[in-house]
Amino acid sequence: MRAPKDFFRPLAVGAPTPVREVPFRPSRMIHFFDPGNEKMAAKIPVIAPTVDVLLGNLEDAVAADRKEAARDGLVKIARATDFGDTQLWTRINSLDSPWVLDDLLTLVTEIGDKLDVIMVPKVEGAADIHYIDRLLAQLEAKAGVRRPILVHAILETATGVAGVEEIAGASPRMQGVSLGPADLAASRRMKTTRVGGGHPGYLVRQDPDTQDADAPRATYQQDLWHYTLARMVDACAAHGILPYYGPFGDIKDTTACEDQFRNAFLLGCVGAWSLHPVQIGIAKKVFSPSPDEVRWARRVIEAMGDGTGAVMLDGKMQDDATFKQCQVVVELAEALAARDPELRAAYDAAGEE
Ligand SMILES: CC(C)(COP(=O)(O)OP(=O)(O)OC[C@H]1O[C@@H](n2cnc3c(N)ncnc32)[C@H](O)[C@@H]1OP(=O)(O)O)[C@@H](O)C(=O)NCCC(=O)NCCSC(=O)C[C@](C)(O)C(=O)O
Ligand SMILES: [Mg+2]
Repeated sequence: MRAPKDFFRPLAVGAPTPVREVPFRPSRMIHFFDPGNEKMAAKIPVIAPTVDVLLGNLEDAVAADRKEAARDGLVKIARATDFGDTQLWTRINSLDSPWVLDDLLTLVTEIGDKLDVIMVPKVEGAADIHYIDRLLAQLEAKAGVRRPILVHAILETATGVAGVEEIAGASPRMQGVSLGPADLAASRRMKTTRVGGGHPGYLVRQDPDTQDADAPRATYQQDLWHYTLARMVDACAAHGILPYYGPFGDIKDTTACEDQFRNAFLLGCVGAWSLHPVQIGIAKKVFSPSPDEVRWARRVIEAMGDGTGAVMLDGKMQDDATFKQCQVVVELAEALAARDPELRAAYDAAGEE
């Protein structure tokens, strides 16, 4: 652990100065693609303007004999594409893999100026982030990268969850954390074989009818990920970084995907991953506050004046705390609308009603 006064010092001579605050840039969907897959790569110029974040994936889902093709493909795509204000991220291979060192050496020196965030899988504790932090500083200095590349951790081992607070605060580079429900399930020996989402066996059952013991009893499916997600959100909020739901693997079940994303949004997450083009629109819809919500939040802020005291609005008590809740909604809406003209129009129209 560095002394507080050294926390924001560059970790290598010539490396850019670390950021003091994580810039809030819209990241409702982190769209995954395999840069070595020609069919997917061909779609990138068209997909880029429709997503907040494009992520060239080098880790799981890229076969061992395609690792180099994926890495080289990402360099090629990053050089050839103008991403506008869409962010470019990558997911490198895990720190114990034979590929990660070359991933970092190649990507930072070849396309370091184009990469906004590096996602690190299977992070187990602050030591993993410290390793990446120093190496990135050395590589940034070597390559003359002008602004620091940020780091995003995936929470996908039991050890990682147990240390999520120290991971979130390990470096000024920390941009955010995502849930990795598949590896995490395996690490914990959970008995779900799904990538995120619920499970019909994880439920609570209504009490028996005292008059009729044989009467049918309703069951209610529960959220397997609630504890982890809530803990992750707290760790991120406490350290001023951003929490994300991760992937939802049942591509065809767009309804359950939307539900899972919405739970994460309501709990504090700013986005989720899209693994397939069909999930882009779902994330966009879910992680943008609805125009009605924004209109209501604006009304509360207006009614609250300087933000202190208590007033009634449509039968509901408003005070200093609800003022802050509404600011969260309005500030998010403004940040999203600044790069999404459709949303801008929807929020403006809601304001005129
Ligand atoms: C699911 C798959 C196999 C279905 O791929 P498909 O080709 O069978 O699907 P399709 O519906 O037939 O695709 C239609 C068209 O869209 C294209 N396409 C399809 N997907 C994409 C995409 N993402 N981006 C851009 N284009 C895409 C695809 O190539 C095809 O093009 P075509 O019309 O020219 O034939 C495919 O979508 C895919 O490989 N997606 C990415 C998977 C991935 O990145 N997985 C890793 C993240 S999840 C994870 O790692 C877990 C975690 C966190 O680590 C942990 O919980 O532990
Ligand atoms: Mg994983």
